[in-house]
This record gives sequence, C-alpha cells and structure tokens, in this order.
Amino acid sequence: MPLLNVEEHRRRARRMLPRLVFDYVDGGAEDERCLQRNRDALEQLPLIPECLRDTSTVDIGIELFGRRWRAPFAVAPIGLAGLVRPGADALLARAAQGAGVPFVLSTASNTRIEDVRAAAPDAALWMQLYVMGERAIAERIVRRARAAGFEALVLTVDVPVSGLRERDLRHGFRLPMRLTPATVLDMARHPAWLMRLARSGMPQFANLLPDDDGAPVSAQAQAALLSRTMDRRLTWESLAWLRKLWDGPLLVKGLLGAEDARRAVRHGADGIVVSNHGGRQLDAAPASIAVLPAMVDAAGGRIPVLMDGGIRRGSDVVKALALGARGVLAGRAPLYGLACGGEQGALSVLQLLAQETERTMTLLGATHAAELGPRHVGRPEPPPKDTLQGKPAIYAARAAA
Ligand SMILES: Cc1cc2nc3c(=O)[nH]c(=O)nc-3n(C[C@H](O)[C@H](O)[C@H](O)COP(=O)(O)O)c2cc1C
Ligand SMILES: CCCCC(=O)C(=O)O
Repeated sequence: MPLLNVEEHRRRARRMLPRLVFDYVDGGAEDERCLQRNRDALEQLPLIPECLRDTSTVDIGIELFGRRWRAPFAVAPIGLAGLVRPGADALLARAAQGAGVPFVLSTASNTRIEDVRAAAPDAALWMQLYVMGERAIAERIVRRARAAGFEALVLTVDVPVSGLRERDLRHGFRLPMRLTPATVLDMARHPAWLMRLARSGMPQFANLLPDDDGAPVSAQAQAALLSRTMDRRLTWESLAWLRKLWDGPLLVKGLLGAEDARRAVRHGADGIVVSNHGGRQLDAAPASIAVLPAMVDAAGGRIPVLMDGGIRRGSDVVKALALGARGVLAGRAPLYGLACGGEQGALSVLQLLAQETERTMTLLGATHAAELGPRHVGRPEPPPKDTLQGKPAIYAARAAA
C-alpha cells in the first residue's frame, strides 16, 4: 500500500528508525508546546474558496531570486541527517532537484558541500550557516559554498544556545555520548538501519573536516556543533561581515518578532525565514504561521518573507502563501520520506506536497500563488478541547503510542 500522506510517512519512519534517531528528528524542546503549536495553529485556520473561477490551468510554481521553483517550497536545512541514512544530504538534494525545488544544506551536514553539489548538479542549492566561535570556520564554509555554485546564504539566528531537547537527553544523545542499554538494544532491533550505519561509519560533520586546502579544523569545532555551541557575540552588525564574503542573496532564518523583521530589512538582508526552528529551540515561541502576517507587514514588501514550521500538507503551504509568505521550507516532512525510502521516499513526499498544494489551490479557485491572499483564510477555529487535563494534544498522541 503506497503511503498516502506525510503523516503515514512519519509513522513508517518511526518503525524504521531506532527511537534515538526518530526522536532526534521528530522531537522539540522541553514540553514540545511550540512543536504542537505549529501544527495546531495551521490546523485551526480554515481556507475559504472562491468558486466559479477558471482553473483549467493551475501553476503552483513561483519565482524567487531569479530562479523558478516548480513548487512553492524548499527543503529546510537539516543537521546530522546522516543519522537517518548515510549520504542523506546528497539524497535530499537529489530529491529536491527531482522536484524542482531548492535544497538548503545545513552547516551541520554529513556530506561535504562539494559532494552535495556533485550529487545534484542541477539543483538550486542554498547554504545554511551556523557561526561558531571561530569565525574562520564560517568564512571557509561561505567561500566553499560560493565556489560550489550555491545560490543563497541562510544565516540561522535562533540558536544562541541549544534548545533543551529532553527526548535527546533521555536517550543519552549528547556529549559525552552515554547510550543507555535500552537504546543499544533498540538499535540492534533495526538491523537494516544498523547495517547501513556500520558500512558507512558514524556520521561526521563533513564541512568541518580538514580539507584539500589543509585548513585545520579542530575536533573541538565538531563537538561545538554537536552541542550547538554558537558564537553568542553574533549581532545584526555581523551581517556586514557576511556581506563582504557573500554577494548573493543573504537570508536570516529564525525570526519571529516584527521589530526583528524591520531590523533585517535595515541591515540589508535579502529575505527572512519566519521560523521557530520547528519547535526545537524556544518552547514558548509562537507558531510561525501565527506571527507570519505581522512579519509580512513589517517587511513591507521590501524583502521576501519565507516561513517554516509544521508544514505537513499542501493546504499548510497554501495557508502560508495566502498570509503573505513567498514560499515555505519543509524540514521533517522530506526527512520522514528519506527514512522510509531514501531519495525516492523524500521525492515522494515532495511530490505529495506539490499535488496537495495544486489541489488545494484549485479548490480555492486560485491559478497562481500571486492570486492567494488573506481573504482565503478564515478566522482560526477555537482549539480542540484537550483530552488530558489541559496537556497539549501531543501528550495524548504519546499516551496512545
Ligand atoms: C532533525 C532536524 C535538524 C535540523 N537542523 C537544522 C540545521 O542544521 N540548521 C537550521 O537552520 N535548522 C535546522 N533545523 C530546523 C529546520 O531547518 C526547520 O526550521 C524546521 O525543521 C521546520 O519545521 P518542520 O520540521 O515542522 O518543517 C533542523 C530540524 C530538524 C527536524
Ligand atoms: C546537531 C547540529 C544542529 C542541528 C539543529 O539545528 C537541530 O537539531 O535543530
């Protein structure tokens, strides 16, 4: 039976992966309220169709930074994706290439920048940047991405420190790594996953390994990235430093406040990504979709606003576009696909999202993203009654699992 939607891919991924890996992908910070909020806020928004409009051709493609995207979403940066499957970054890039959408490579990828480019020569590749203590590391990554023909740079700014990922802590997934006996047993119960990992070895942060140019990159930097120890002196003024290194589109990812959107414009960013890091950082953060209209308003049409967080259906994509996003990023959705079926699995998820986006737009009477507007979005429905004494619905899901 083919998997019909993203949630079915998620459930299959949960069976295919050891719990430690699934929880790393699926989990959020602290009580996972932000993770849940992203979903709730999207689900609670109704869409209002406009009928009797000619929808004989519907084009879900968009254009951004001089490139056509075949669908209005890109694959979000995912660090340590190699835990899901060896070569994950290249497989995701190839899936994005197949779907005709951009792929954002994480600084914390397990495949080198140059190897991702070689695997997906025709893909629109963007580079996500984490700035750690040694600025020279970031500078080197930017230079390499540029040389490999990456088209945009995405500076992630919502990780001054790691969010408190309690699922990871429970599994001993931290440094020094202290795997629990239960985790080791669980890995043994997933032989297909384990064999692949055994063949390829433990994933490394490939962009931090000593390279052909012999630049020394310390084990310390690898450890800093795993624990998400970033440079906390990074400020808005640092954008000028990046500007000198990068002349292409420069986006800032991880903004939620209108004043920050205005600061991004003032400091010369070419775009912003409204994001709470998929609920993995500040658990008290609002749902991305909830603050999107204010962010679009603050950007005032001067720079494009993208959004991520909780995209699981084409209708979620359409809601974000209707509220003013130029496009969205999908993080976990293609990753669940990757876990189920490698490159083909990730591509299937991207195709499902594209088909759902097209169907939703057709049902709304919109033939192009530019025709979508706030009039298509109704007032949020009241949140569903919690079944477990006021706990977010995710607890109910877990209790049922
Ligand atoms: C396993 C995992 C790893 C991630 N790694 C990064 C990263 O390296 N850099 C980054 O900017 N965001 C990272 N993110 C956040 C995503 O880019 C994106 O903001 C988020 O996943 C969007 O929410 P969604 O998963 O609900 O689509 C990661 C997310 C996940 C799930
Ligand atoms: C381990 C590298 C950082 C990945 C990340 O940003 C995340 O887990 O959300």
